[in-house]
Amino acid sequence: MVFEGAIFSSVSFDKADFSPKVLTCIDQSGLIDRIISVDEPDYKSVKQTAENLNILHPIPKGSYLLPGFIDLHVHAPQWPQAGLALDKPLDEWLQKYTFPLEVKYKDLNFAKENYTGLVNELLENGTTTVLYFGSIHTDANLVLADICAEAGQRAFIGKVAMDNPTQTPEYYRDSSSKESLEQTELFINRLLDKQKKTGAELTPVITPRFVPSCTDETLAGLGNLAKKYDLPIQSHCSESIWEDHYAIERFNLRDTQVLDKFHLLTSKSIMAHATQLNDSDLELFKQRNTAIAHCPISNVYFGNSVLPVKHIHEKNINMGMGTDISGGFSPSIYRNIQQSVMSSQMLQDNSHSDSRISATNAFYLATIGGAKALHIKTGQISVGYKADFQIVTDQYFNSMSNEPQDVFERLIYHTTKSEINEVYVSGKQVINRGEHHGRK
Ligand SMILES: O=c1[nH]c(=O)c2nc[nH]c2[nH]1
Repeated sequence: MVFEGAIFSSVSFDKADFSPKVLTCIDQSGLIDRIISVDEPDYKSVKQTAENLNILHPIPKGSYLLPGFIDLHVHAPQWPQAGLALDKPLDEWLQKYTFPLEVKYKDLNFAKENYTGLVNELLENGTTTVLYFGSIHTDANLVLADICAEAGQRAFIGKVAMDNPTQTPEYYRDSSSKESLEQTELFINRLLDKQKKTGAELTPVITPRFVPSCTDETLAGLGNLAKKYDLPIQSHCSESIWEDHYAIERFNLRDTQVLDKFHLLTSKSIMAHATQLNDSDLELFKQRNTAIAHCPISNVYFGNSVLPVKHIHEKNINMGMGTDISGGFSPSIYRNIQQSVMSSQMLQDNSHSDSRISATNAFYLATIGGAKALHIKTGQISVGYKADFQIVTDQYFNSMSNEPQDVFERLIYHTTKSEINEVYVSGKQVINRGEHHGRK
């Protein structure tokens, strides 16, 4: 496949590149093979060959090729309550709304119906790679994996481990630490097997829900499993004042130190929220090369403060973007990019200096930042990277300035799923909203 048209792609925290007209050539394995600009001598011949082979895909004027987004934090079973039930603080919200919903995934039909809706919704929003929390149910998590494989979405999936009887209800917890670890290992092996047999881009993830939900034995066992299988780890860290106080009361340590004590802060760890980290926590994140999933919408509800993205970036700690369905109500990474910029402006107005971030900075988190956190070669339109794309239409192309920076900001602030016409994962089309005509 050869795409002909304009590209926006992040190159660094402060810079997104614009190429007005290029050929983006994808090889058989779904990687970007070449990017040819109009002034290169073989532009015309490559285009002609692609046309003859019927593999030329012209991107209409007013539409743009962007990297697919990476969502670093989704609670898959919470999809049916996205936008509901955000009236309580985190600890009460979990008990009152969230655990009663998650337990329903024991029913695999319920799981299939809701996971199918979620995976399609995320793809339609331009999200090509997702780091999912499943539920405690091994079989339902495998249903999620099948749906992702079928839909063509790259998925990192964790069986949620939670067995602490003082913080989780009897109706929704692993019955013991032994059970929690055995089911986690079973899920890892089943998923690795599926991945081997089908070639689908599926990776198991070690997933302690968060420190309060797990016993010491489970935290320690999960640290060992992560090492044994060399796997990514996901959890929540210092998400709220309540969570931070809990760690101090139980361990006389900060939340970050507890995770580290159990070998859960590694270069393959991705910790959601992190709004309460202090400078010594950040130093530990840096030493361990642990990444943060920034969930700006959810943080408004549960985070008790705004993540200081600029400050953390300056400390050389990697961050990606997460919707946090359903602590965050929107499945759109665009909507979260917008919120991250808005929240950073408010942080500045609340006496932090130089905390504002730009759309360019947030776009970096949603693409390159996420890819780095997961150690995968995607998130940018560059040679050798996976061909994960979205083709997006600028609604105001006819009416306003088409300077690249203006178009870029319009795309970031105005794109909804109606403007995302096609989505590709590893060169394979996964969404096609039908014949689209570029400008409206
Ligand atoms: O936003 C959140 N959603 C959850 O499901 C959760 N569990 C622990 N901490 C959490 N935070």
